[in-house]
Amino acid sequence: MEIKEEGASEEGQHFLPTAQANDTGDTQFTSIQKVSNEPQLEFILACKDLVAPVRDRKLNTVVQISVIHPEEQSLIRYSSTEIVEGTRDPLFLTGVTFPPEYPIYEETKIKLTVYDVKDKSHDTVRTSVRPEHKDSPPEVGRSFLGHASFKVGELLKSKEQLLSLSLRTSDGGKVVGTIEVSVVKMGEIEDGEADHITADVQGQKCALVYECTAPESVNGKDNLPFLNSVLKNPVYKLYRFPTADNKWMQVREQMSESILSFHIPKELISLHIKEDLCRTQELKELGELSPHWDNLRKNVLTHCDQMLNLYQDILAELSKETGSSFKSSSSKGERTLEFVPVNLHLQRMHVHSPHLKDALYDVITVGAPAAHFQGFKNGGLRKLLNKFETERRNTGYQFIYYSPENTAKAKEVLSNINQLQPLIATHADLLLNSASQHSPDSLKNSLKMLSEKTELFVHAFKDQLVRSALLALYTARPGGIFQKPPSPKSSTEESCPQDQTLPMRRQDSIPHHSDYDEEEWDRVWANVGKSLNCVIAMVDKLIERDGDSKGGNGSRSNDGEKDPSLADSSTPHPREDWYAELHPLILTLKECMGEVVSRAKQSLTFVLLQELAYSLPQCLMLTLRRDIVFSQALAGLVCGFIIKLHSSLHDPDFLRQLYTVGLIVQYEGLLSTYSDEVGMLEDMAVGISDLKNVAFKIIEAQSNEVLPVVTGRREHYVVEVKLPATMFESLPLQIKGGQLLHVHPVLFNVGINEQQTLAERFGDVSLQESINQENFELLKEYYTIFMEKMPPDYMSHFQEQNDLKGLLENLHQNIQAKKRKNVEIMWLAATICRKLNGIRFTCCKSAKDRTSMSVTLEQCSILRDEHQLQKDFFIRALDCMRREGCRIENVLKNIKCRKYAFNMLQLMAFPKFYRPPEGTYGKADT
Ligand SMILES: O=P(O)(O)O[C@H]1[C@H](O)[C@@H](O)[C@H](O)[C@H](O)[C@@H]1OP(=O)(O)O
Repeated sequence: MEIKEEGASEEGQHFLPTAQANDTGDTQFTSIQKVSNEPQLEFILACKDLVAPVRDRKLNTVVQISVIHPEEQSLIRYSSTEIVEGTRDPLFLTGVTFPPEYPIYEETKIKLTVYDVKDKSHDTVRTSVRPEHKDSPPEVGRSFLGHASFKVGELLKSKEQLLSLSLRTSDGGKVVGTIEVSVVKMGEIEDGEADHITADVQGQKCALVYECTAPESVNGKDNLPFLNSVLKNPVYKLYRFPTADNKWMQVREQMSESILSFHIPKELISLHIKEDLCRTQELKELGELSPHWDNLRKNVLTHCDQMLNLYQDILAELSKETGSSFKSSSSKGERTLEFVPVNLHLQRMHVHSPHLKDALYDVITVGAPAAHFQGFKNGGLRKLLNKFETERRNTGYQFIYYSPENTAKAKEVLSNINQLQPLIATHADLLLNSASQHSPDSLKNSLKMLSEKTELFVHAFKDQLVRSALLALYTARPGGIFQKPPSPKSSTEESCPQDQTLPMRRQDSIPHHSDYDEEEWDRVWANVGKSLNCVIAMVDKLIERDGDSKGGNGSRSNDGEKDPSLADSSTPHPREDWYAELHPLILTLKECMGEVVSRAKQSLTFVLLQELAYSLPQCLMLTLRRDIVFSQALAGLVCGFIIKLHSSLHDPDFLRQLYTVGLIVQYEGLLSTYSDEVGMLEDMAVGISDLKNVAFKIIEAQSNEVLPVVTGRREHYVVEVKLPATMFESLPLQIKGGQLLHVHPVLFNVGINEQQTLAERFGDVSLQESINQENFELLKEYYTIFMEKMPPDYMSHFQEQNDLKGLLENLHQNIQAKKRKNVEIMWLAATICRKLNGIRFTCCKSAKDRTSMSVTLEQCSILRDEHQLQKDFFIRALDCMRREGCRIENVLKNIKCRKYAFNMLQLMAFPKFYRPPEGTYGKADT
């Protein structure tokens, strides 16, 4: 019989992909009844009375679980337990779980093989697809003890769903002990049901009571289809651990990829292409420029075209990757995948423990957002942007220096113009439509909308920047040519622009430089307001007259006297042509607006030309780098947001927090401040900080397509998250009404590896120190808003439960203390984030090795602090998770090798609890 390694396929996938699983056409086999989206079968194992091959030898046992699919003869190596040392009655903490899509039937056979491990350091977990045959060489570092097999149906139909099987030697003769298999149903054992198990745990007999509280839905199971549309290829692992009061808690780890890894970058690149096409068009429409500026513009346009081509090529390449949901660590430096985050996963721990509610703990694990293809020779974004800005500020090259805030403002005003102008035009047309229908109510409504939008429009230009940009552009025209509009009447005159022969016909005179009239701009945009006032006055007049002609009692002031100003309206009018009255005024309004738009657009585009023209092509390369890093960060954020929304949708306090304060998003960085990782950290810090420019909006899905849509532009993004109608309906009005939901990203970094030792001894840790200090201030700000904005009834209960103030002080002290490899910072920041209902992220270069150490440590620390994990079991739990848990599968799928890429030297530099168990690390091709 052939033995294959489950999960070591070419793609490094752990399980059969869904389509393949459903495609086996095995309808003749009996499916397992299951709760939808829950694992199909979960069981735990224990052995009794094992016979050692050599008398008096203490056994160190491990069970290898293999699967024989009913229609195949090959044995698929599926999973392993941890190694239990020094006992003949091992009770394994690592269980077995078959995820929802796994092709398992009642006819599927499971084979359990028990080994005695002689040398843990050599008991290496398998590293490659290696079909084995009957006469395969013996396993390195372990010797075979016995095996047993059963059919899944037998286990499910057995009394109490427990099988006690004899373990036999390979020839099937001698019995060498028994193995117990018992089904676990997380959350399905009713309160009070108890199963007393006596176990010899680490040499001490201890009575473990198997008791679970009533199930509590932590998954919001009805929302699962929505979540499953973004999560893919889940890996599940199951454990049981003893609590301080000798009961079992059950722990399920889940790790899933996300389709958003590719979807968000594609959305974002499309948006950048749209924005850049629009910008190049605006540059072309900038009008005549002096030769110096014209050359610069040509140069900018050439470079912008090259960049556009690059973005289009990358988008085309990404579009070929339909259905992809994972970029491996080994593809970090691939140019076409640069916008895609490295190794992005949801890492979830579901805990079902006695007397406590079920709890879910989620961390998004992802490689630090960084531009690997561009490299780090010159540092990362934080340094590069600072350097670029300083050089730009100090150069005498420009007429006016525009700060990054000002260029951001220019982009904002341009974008507002582009949105508002068509909107106003539409409302103006609607007003005319109402006029032609002679409908007073609809006329009033249309006027209200038109006034609101026009006021916003006028407001958008009340900025010194437009004024100074106009002057700058004036000087850049050939010979200072400035196309001067006819002088509109002074703002004190209240007559309507319709009487002024507006819109302005441009004068042909070419004024001298000194002719530049700074107040002209004020008059031009004030004309928009004036035209609107004329429209309002006319609408009032028409409605008034209409009332008169119907009621025939003229226009009266409050005291019943006739209003002299409207004396002419006292005579009844025949039914008027409202459209004819309003049409010229609307035309004037549109034309006045057109004038403002063309001037403002040109001047602000000129601001952006100056930004682009300086230091081409560095400027565009910096934009590209920032886009790449941001795209990776955004993909992770959207994934984290959707998962958080899904798991907290039924929590009204969370929803209230979401629309009143927004969400804290906390990143734990494990990068060192030495060599290339300095650049990565500099990229990451900017990428994460840029996430503050993202807001979410929840909308109702109109079809089965629920993937999020990214709208907006650079520095101002809105991600529309679609929810199915039933879920959408249950949301608070504010969220349903489209209120923007904000995020508050914070990053704390603590380097832990041997490179960090070098940085601390011979290098510089100031980058890490300043990032931590700056982000502490941001976290404190969020906490203050949270305390102010959340309702008092909620806060009193919240404060009782959480000593957040104390935790923040503690975090601050730790940051100030400047202790080496102070991992306490990470624990405190993560705890604060969890207590604040935030979204957690853990990142290192690849999110594979150091990240795996950190998330498993976090999981076990939570079990200890929140779920009373028995103290003596802390390290065992940690080792179980690292040896056989989801994270070793993560390593496998990244580098096709089940070994954390650490050597002894590196491990010696790690803080104690970050070191994986023997046999799980070593040289690996990463
Ligand atoms: O997941 P990481 O911790 O970034 O992986 C590192 C690992 O920590 C280090 O020991 C090893 O030498 C490699 O550099 C790993 O990075 P890769 O990006 O090459 O997986």
